[in-house]
Amino acid sequence: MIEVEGITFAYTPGKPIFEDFTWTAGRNEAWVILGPSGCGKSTLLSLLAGLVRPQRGVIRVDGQLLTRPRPQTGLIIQDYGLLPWATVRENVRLGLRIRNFYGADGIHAPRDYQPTLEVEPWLERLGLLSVAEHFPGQISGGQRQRTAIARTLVLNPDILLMDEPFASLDAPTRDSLQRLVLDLWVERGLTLIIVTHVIEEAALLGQKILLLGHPPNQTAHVIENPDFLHPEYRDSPAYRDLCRELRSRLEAL
Ligand SMILES: Nc1ncnc2c1ncn2[C@@H]1O[C@H](COP(=O)(O)OP(=O)(O)OP(=O)(O)O)[C@@H](O)[C@H]1O
Repeated sequence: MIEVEGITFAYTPGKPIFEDFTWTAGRNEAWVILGPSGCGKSTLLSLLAGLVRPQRGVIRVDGQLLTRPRPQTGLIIQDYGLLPWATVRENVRLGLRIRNFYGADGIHAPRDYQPTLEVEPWLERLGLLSVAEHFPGQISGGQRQRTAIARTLVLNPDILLMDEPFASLDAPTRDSLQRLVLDLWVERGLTLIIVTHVIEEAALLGQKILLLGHPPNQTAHVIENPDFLHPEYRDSPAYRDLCRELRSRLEAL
């Protein structure tokens, strides 16, 4: 459970991106944060990741005050953040190596952390075994994104935050990765929060959709999308109606 309680956050004094903003995401829910460029989507993700702190108000995760990044939260940033000089396998192993270095101290790794977590099954699950010895510059955008996902899931996160994860992918690659992320959400019981500015993507991936508008954001506008996993959903009138509704709600914000 993620509780955002009355937060105010500004990069520049007097120009808040969020002002007395309250929002709650339940455990195992799949959320999309949708809004136009510059509305504060990435900022909210950074706040949820504990990378920046609000000037007022608090964020709690499972009842614990969020004061720094927590090891159980996985964050996949735009452009994947892979090390260009490390192979796919080394990139996927990276988080584990860092965790093993610090040990199960409850800060860098959860106290019940198992240092034997496996890299190879994730390389296989994400279709990366054949490129495991390649460097990021030698693989496709979809494979780079899969590597970033594998690197995060190896650490067994309970919350997965993704910033525009499908933005630079071609349509078939995007479709298959969207399906993969939803499968992993179901399999792993993750709380999933995906940032996008694409209305159609929000309607396909969001069990719940948080709409942000031009700052300051003061109210959490939430739209429920309970049928989003239905196999026929993409071709249904409900999907088209939701896209229309999202478009007009965004224009009104
Ligand atoms: N580190 C920073 N310092 C100052 N201003 C920032 C910083 N990061 C973002 N901003 C500003 O804060 C506002 C919100 O930015 P943010 O990146 O959260 O928006 P966004 O909705 O994710 O946009 P996009 O879809 O273009 O990525 C923008 O006006 C941006 O210019």
